[in-house]
Amino acid sequence: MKTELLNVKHLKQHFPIKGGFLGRIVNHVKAVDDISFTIYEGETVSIVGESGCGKSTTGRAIMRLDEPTSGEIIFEGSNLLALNKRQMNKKRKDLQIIFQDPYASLNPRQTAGEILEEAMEIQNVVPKSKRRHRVIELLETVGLAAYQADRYPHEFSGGQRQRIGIARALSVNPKLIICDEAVSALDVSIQAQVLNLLKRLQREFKLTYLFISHDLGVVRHISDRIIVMYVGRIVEVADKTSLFEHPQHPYTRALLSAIPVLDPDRKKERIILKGDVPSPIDPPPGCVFHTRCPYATDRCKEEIPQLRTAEGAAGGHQAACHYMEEIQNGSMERAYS
Ligand SMILES: Nc1ncnc2c1ncn2[C@@H]1O[C@H](COP(=O)(O)OP(=O)(O)OP(=O)(O)O)[C@@H](O)[C@H]1O
Repeated sequence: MKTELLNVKHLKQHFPIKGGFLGRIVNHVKAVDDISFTIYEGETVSIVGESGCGKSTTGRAIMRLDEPTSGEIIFEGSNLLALNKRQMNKKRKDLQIIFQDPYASLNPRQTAGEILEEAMEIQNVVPKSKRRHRVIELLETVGLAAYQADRYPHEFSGGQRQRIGIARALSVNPKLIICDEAVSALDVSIQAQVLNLLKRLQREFKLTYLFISHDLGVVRHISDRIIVMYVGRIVEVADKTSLFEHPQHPYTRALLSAIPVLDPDRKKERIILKGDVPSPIDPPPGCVFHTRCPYATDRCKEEIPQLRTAEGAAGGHQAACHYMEEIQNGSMERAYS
């Protein structure tokens, strides 16, 4: 039986754009535009999509680092957006976030030990007398050594700094960790080590991850389920295998068709997208993807497709496309290829 940990309902994050002499609001960036999804305890859900599609905004909204425009963020049954500042700060013990650049989020004047002790102090999770012991334990848990507690961030490599970031998140015993491009700045071999560490920690501490990444290779390695975003909307959500083997949405199919296949006998679909990603200030009406979709019809220009399970698709595999069955069975003509 799966237990819901996080349920995001109709989340919108519209950032105002001010302009003119009086600094009035002249428009909005619809960074996230009505998205809903659920994360169950113990799983890793990834959000994937091109730069600017709203991945980081979603993570920041869940943490309330930015105040969402509307929607609900239900965590363990209570709506985070209804909490006052003090209640939300307390909740941050259960929800942690790790960023791409640990160097920017680690105080250069604090040693690794002080950074971890401070996190424990803020959330009051370990009595002062036991904090040093816990620091050593945490460093060893993430593959660092006890003596490194007295080193400063600049004395660590990029991968080691990310390990300190992970140790800091772990120090308060969270339930959900949001990893926002957490391995994107690392070399590929270091990336694999950090991903394996995250997997081990997940098993050991029963963690749930929301993994934000533009890199399909990383997402394939770490995820149980995947959410594909495009211009502020969710276009597809599925188990990893189902998504990679049977993508339903033409955008997902195009993303996957860009990854090289190692097996030379395997015939691969090739979808090259025309044009640029539209601006979230003025997203296209109807299906946001219609301006770049080789299958788009007049209906796509007007009617917003809702997420639904395609006929014959695995349970829980949903996509937002009017024509996914027709595309799947080859009866849709492409306007271009
Ligand atoms: N505070 C803000 N004010 C105005 N616009 C913002 C703000 N934060 C993000 N945006 C805009 O919202 C859109 C989504 O940004 P977001 O950072 O969520 O994208 P992303 O998918 O995480 O991409 P990337 O990996 O490039 O950050 C972008 O157009 C971005 O410029």
